[in-house]
Amino acid sequence: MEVGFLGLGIMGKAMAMNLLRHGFKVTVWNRTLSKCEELVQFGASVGETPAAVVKKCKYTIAMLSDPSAALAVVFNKDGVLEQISEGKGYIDMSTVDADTSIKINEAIVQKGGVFLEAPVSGSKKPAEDGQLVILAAGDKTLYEEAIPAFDVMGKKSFFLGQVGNGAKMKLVVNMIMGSMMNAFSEGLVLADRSGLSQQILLDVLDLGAIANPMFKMKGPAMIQSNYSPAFPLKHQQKDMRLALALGDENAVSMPVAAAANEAFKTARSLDLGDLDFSAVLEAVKVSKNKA
Ligand SMILES: NC(=O)C1=CN([C@@H]2O[C@H](COP(=O)(O)OP(=O)(O)OC[C@H]3O[C@@H](n4cnc5c(N)ncnc54)[C@H](OP(=O)(O)O)[C@@H]3O)[C@@H](O)[C@H]2O)C=CC1
Ligand SMILES: O=CC(=O)O
Repeated sequence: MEVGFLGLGIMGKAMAMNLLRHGFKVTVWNRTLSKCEELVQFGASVGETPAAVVKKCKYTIAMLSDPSAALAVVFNKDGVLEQISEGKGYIDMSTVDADTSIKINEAIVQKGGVFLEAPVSGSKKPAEDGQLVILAAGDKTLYEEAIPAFDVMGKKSFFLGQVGNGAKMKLVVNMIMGSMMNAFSEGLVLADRSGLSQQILLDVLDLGAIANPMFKMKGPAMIQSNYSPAFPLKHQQKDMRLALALGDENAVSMPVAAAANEAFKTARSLDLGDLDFSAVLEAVKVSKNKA
């Protein structure tokens, strides 16, 4: 199966690499074209523009930072829209809001193509290990055709119906994750300032009812102030912002998520946006400094 892949950031690079490892023919494009070189060493071809990739491939996957990037790659000059046509499918796996997905879907369909949104749950390591959870919605036939690729990139795929439902599910999940990360950070600071061992706190948490892979994986690095990026904080804050907008639309009050969003914003203002989202711990530390 020949696929195009647009966007070789932390996630896209790992996902495209998995496709290559499993025998897919992959043509890649990235805004910073030099990032394609590593994939070329593993057998990828390079398209000079998103349009060139779509022209060459029946299916094209995108994994881009945010709504403005997702829209730019489709609508800008040399974008996806210039070459999408009947018989071609476009699958956007970026985390965006439902409105962005709907706009992209309408434009693709108008040109005769088909569209699937398929954001993923799971970070750098699950992407490398092909263990993502895929939250697809849109064209059902395209979903079924994409299953061989999804099976390589993920451990489970859900089909959630009409375009927008995948984006919404992803935002709900990440709203919960961002809120949990804030509570966890406050707990680490509270333990430390109360004279308790943070490592023992991690051990206690891991043995109880709120044990979870995120605390287990991120906790030890956090207590060493190591925030090497797996999921960049700027993207988690984008997800909180988009989830809060979804809450607005549906009149759902989310004070916990709103407070977490403020902490992520504070972290961004401290220039921590490119670090892992667990670096919100540094913002929590600052806000809890004694007068
Ligand atoms: N990292 C994670 O753990 C997870 C991330 N996600 C989501 O996946 C998506 C990608 O995340 P991740 O790989 O971590 O992000 P990165 O920041 O590592 O990569 C972002 C990618 O988007 C490209 N990009 C940004 N702006 C534009 C633009 N205007 N036009 C074209 N390309 C652009 C970048 O290109 P360039 O290299 O030129 O900057 C890069 O390829 C995001 O939506 C994120 O929320 C979902 C699950 C987990
Ligand atoms: O979107 C981030 C993730 O870990 O999932």
